[in-house]
Amino acid sequence: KESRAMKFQRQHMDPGGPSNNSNYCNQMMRRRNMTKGWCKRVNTFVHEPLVDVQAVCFQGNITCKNGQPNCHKSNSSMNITDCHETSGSKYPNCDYQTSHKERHIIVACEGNPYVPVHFDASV
Ligand SMILES: Nc1ncnc2c1ncn2[C@@H]1O[C@H](C(=O)NS(=O)(=O)C[C@H]2[C@@H](O)[C@H](n3ccc(=O)[nH]c3=O)O[C@@H]2CO)[C@@H](O)[C@H]1O
Repeated sequence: KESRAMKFQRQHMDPGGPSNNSNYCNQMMRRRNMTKGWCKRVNTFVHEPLVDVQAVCFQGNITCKNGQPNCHKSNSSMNITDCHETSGSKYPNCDYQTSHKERHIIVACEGNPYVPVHFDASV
């Protein structure tokens, strides 16, 4: 069974990117298995080294959207790509808009080792 830490990496880590091709999200959402059964509506990929994203767990502690106290906001802004499902997207042909941004990320962390398990938002 996939751990929550590994699920976070599958869904949100792409250190190799960013690529400015407008098809990035259509390709990556499929490749990382987020278009099976339904089209995941929103997903962010982070284009920073894994160690830098794992370090966010030890940065600014803030309350998560769901009220849990285990979210952390990155000290510095990071290279990210937001994928948003388009209005014309129809499963199984999931279609996404690709937007490349520089934002602080907010992740939820859990476990021992204390690592990212959920992407909460970017600001
Ligand atoms: N505090 C916590 N501590 C520990 N675990 C916590 C905590 N909170 C949730 N989980 C868990 O995480 C799991 C999960 O998949 N949550 S999810 O809200 O659906 C993820 C959102 C995110 O993937 C994506 N999104 C969203 C915005 C954006 O900018 N970028 C972007 O990518 O959209 C999704 C829906 O919003 C679930 O098992 C839940 O129990």
